[in-house]
Amino acid sequence: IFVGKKIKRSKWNLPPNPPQYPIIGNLHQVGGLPHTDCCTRPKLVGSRLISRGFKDIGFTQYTLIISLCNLLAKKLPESSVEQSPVDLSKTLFCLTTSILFRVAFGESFHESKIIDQEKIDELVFEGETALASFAFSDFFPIAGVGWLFDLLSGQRKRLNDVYLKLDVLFQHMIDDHLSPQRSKDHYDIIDLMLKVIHKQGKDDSLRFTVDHIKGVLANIFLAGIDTGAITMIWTMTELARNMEVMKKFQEEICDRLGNSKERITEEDIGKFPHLYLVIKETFRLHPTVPLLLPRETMAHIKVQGYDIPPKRRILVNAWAIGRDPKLWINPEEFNPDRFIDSPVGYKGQDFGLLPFGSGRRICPGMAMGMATVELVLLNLLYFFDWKLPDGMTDRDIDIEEAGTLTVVKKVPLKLVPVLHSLVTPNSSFRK
Ligand code: HEM
Repeated sequence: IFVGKKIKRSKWNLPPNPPQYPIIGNLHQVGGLPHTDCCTRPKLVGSRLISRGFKDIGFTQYTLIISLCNLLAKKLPESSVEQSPVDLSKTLFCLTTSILFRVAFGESFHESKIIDQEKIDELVFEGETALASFAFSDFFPIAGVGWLFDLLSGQRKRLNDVYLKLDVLFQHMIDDHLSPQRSKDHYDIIDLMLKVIHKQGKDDSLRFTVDHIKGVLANIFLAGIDTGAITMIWTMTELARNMEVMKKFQEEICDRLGNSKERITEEDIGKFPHLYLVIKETFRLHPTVPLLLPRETMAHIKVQGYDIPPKRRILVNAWAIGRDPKLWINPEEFNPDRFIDSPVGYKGQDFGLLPFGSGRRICPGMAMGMATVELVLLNLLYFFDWKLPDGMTDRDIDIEEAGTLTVVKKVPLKLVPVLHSLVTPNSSFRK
């Protein structure tokens, strides 16, 4: 087998790779934070289950963010009065979940009886881990060997458990949308997909089913919630480590919005060039999905003279590209000004900065993701100054990473909000 493999290999000019062991190849190097050490998506056991047999699609919709920012605004003034630190990691996660539930699923996350609000981040994490995880059956599909290993190692049970938890949640949402008591004043993606099912003819070649709806819900739930929260957490982390950058940005906001605005709305988005510099610099150092989503070659391709055979898994290390000294001066330094007069954007046209991926499989939720991030950061920085908890200096802020598909700040970010002295006392944020 090995000789055969060697002969077959010599046909191709394969890219260089780390040393491999027989049989397991490079499997022993997979794990930890792989990003630190063309295509279709590869069909793995975990992703097959969570996407309900790949019946998912990329989708996005955007509205109703404003009312949810008010929710954030209720919590922070309390901590501001008490001068106590806020767990921004938890708060921002909760906020993006609320936005997504309202926008995409027509559900109020805070009023929902079926969702354990304290554990929603765990569920997203478990779902993402299932999507990203390797099962033995992926590598040893023959004669049930992999299946047996998955059974013994508990991987099969782990995958099934998370599948069932998500299934209960999605079924509840669908039932809720089918209920005759449901208010007709909100029309969302679930209504739209139910309508498609209802209207399709018996002879339609592509039959849309409830499984397709659940596949799409899984997409939105797993891809749409923590990505925005993680981007905001890293941005606030870097701003807290670089207070002079935060001040400069706050001055820009106040210059443009004045100091008596009661609410930041959708109309205020897109007016702050400095905010884009800050977000782009955060994306460069902390891409939320550091290896993007895995791709699989559908045919033999050539990349820079190297052969990539068909059906090969391809990971693009956006994290390493963002820190490549050949592309960036002082790559480890957080310096948003590097993007002044730079044509490098975040929308996938520049391969040096790929926070949303690129090409056909680029993130379909980019517009919604950016709008959410922008609006929340504007609110955080217009209405509040931010201090480090007593006894802490910027050097004490930990930037260790954790995660699988998405990479979050391992230690939650805790900062003290101080209601901005320039904001009028009548602001709705104080009520
Ligand atoms: C700041 C927020 C976000 C970031 C940084 C982000 C990042 C990404 C990245 C890097 C990918 C992989 C692209 C590739 O492999 O080329 C992706 C895919 C995807 N994202 Fe996002 N995303 C964000 C927000 C959202 C939102 C709000 C939604 C939905 C409501 C969403 C839905 C998706 C879906 C469905 C895919 C898979 C697309 C496919 O396989 O074709 N994302 N995202």
